[in-house]
Amino acid sequence: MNAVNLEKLSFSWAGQKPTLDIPAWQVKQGETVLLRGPSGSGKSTLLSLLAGINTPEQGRLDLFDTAFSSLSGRQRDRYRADNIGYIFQQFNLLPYLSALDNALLACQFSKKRRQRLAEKGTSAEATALEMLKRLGLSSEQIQQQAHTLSVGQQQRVAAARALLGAPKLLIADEPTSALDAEHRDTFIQLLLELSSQNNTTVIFVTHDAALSSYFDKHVELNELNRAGAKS
Ligand SMILES: Nc1ncnc2c1ncn2[C@@H]1O[C@H](COP(=O)(O)OP(=O)(O)OP(=O)(O)O)[C@@H](O)[C@H]1O
Repeated sequence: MNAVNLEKLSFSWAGQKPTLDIPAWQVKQGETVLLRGPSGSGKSTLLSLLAGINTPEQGRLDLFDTAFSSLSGRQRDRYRADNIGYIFQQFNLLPYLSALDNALLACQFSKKRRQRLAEKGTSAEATALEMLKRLGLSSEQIQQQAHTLSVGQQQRVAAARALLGAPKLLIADEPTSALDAEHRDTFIQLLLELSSQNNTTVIFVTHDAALSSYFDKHVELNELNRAGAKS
């Protein structure tokens, strides 16, 4: 099954020439894809369409067996909460919540995520604790407010939050840009290991060529995107 299917998709920001004009693109379920492209080429814009934060102007966007671009705004929000994990460049943690409570946020908004964990005989809290420990946070750090953690620790909390409850799709927008090479490699290996345990499809944006070897596929956005190729 395809995790992502785009057909004749276009998108323009208000008052600008088109940012995206993609004739076709598919990502298979369970694949890990590295998405690259120059600054301003539309990578974050494409991720915002995949996450349903913005909608295509024209064309088709399917996620798994759902015609995502035909859903209402409310249905897209529901689908995202249940099925999509998103790691932002700036992590977007709530600073005064503990690491654990931040990790639990995605499950609080999704009964489906909690159900998936219940089916495995576990709870959101037990899984979050286990994941944060595996990601290298100590018991003390897990209870600390997010703003008191280092950038690398905050990034691991963001990863746990995105992956908790086995989303079908993980979208990551340059989550390693603040890390040194050693932490970056450890982080990416764990992220991909945790994703593969649930057969989560991964779409990961980075400028960092050193990360290429970790992914099944590499995609240059300008090769997909006719709007980018013209400019
Ligand atoms: N919220 C927004 N409102 C208006 N225009 C935007 C918005 N976000 C991005 N753009 C425009 O869309 C184009 C593509 O930007 P985008 O952030 O998607 O590129 P990118 O490839 O992710 O860049 P970078 O690698 O620098 O993060 C740019 O011309 C940018 O100005």
